[in-house]
Amino acid sequence: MDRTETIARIEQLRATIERHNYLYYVKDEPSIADYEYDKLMQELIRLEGEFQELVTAESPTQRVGGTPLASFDKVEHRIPMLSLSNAFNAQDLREFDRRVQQGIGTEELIRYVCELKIDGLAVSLRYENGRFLQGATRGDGRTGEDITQNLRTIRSLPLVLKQPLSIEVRGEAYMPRRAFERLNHERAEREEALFANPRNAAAGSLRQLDPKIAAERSLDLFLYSMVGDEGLPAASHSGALALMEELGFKVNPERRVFDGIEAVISFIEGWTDRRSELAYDIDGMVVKVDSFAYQDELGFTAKSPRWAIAYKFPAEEAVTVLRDIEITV
Ligand SMILES: CC(C)(CNC(=O)c1ccc(Oc2ccccc2)cc1)c1ccc2c(N)nc(N)nc2n1
Repeated sequence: MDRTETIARIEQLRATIERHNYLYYVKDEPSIADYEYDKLMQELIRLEGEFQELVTAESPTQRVGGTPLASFDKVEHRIPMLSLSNAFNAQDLREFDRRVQQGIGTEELIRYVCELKIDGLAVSLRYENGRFLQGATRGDGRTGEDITQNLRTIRSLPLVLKQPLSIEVRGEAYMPRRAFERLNHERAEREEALFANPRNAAAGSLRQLDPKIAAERSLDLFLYSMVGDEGLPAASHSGALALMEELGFKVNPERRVFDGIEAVISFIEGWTDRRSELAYDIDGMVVKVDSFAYQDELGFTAKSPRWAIAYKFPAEEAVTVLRDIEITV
């Protein structure tokens, strides 16, 4: 192949591989056998090796970045990462709903979005003209750590958006339960300290200074909020989530929209004993007023929005399985 043909082939391979990445890691719809995928990747690595000047940060071969960092830089969040006030029972949710209706001055049923609260690590991703630029931990809500290199290794994180937008999105990085169990099994074999739970394992993995280690930890990501100057044309939170999906972000599919807090309460009660069906840990549900107009009317307290609340599931009682103990009476 001459240079022009090679360039065309490189661009074709990048688009094909990114498409398969999107279907496999974002939509959980495998579209190609691993062997075929690896062949495409090997060809792209070989061709990029011949034309180094063509390699860009967006190429799928550049997910696992450079050399280990000495430390993480600090990042000032342009828009603070807020926290959520908590609800522990149905009554707390009804009181939240009443405060929302009073804040808006209506007796109408309020439309809420109900989302799983993933038990991971809050992160913020910044995109300029549709390209992933920087990712940071929440930190204290104003200042976090720059973990861009590690976040790039998460295959469901889009390096290029479907539209060239400059936006900031927030979400939860997490470790699926199976990956957590596999990681602890390997650590036990190496007689290394075990992680107590997937959340700690995800936090420990994202704080690795060497991106090659983060890349082996099978981390994943769900996005749940979009903030920033160039907000998408969406009048509601549920609309913004749908648009984020169209941009290529992985948004949790278990979200539901309800009119009135009673429907939210029943939905949450339905999930309380279904957590084990999920491939990841959740520690509750997040209930948000759907209308952006209502969110603007309600505003924020010093540290959290008045239009959202986190319902925390009761901590799963530490069920210690008494194995192989013969009880003779
Ligand atoms: C609602 C929000 C707090 C995100 N929103 C923000 O962080 C946020 C931040 C500034 C905003 O606007 C401001 C702009 C400038 C100044 C102050 C606020 C708006 C939203 C939040 C927090 C944690 C969540 C979680 N664990 N799971 C799910 N599913 N959703 C969650 N949602």
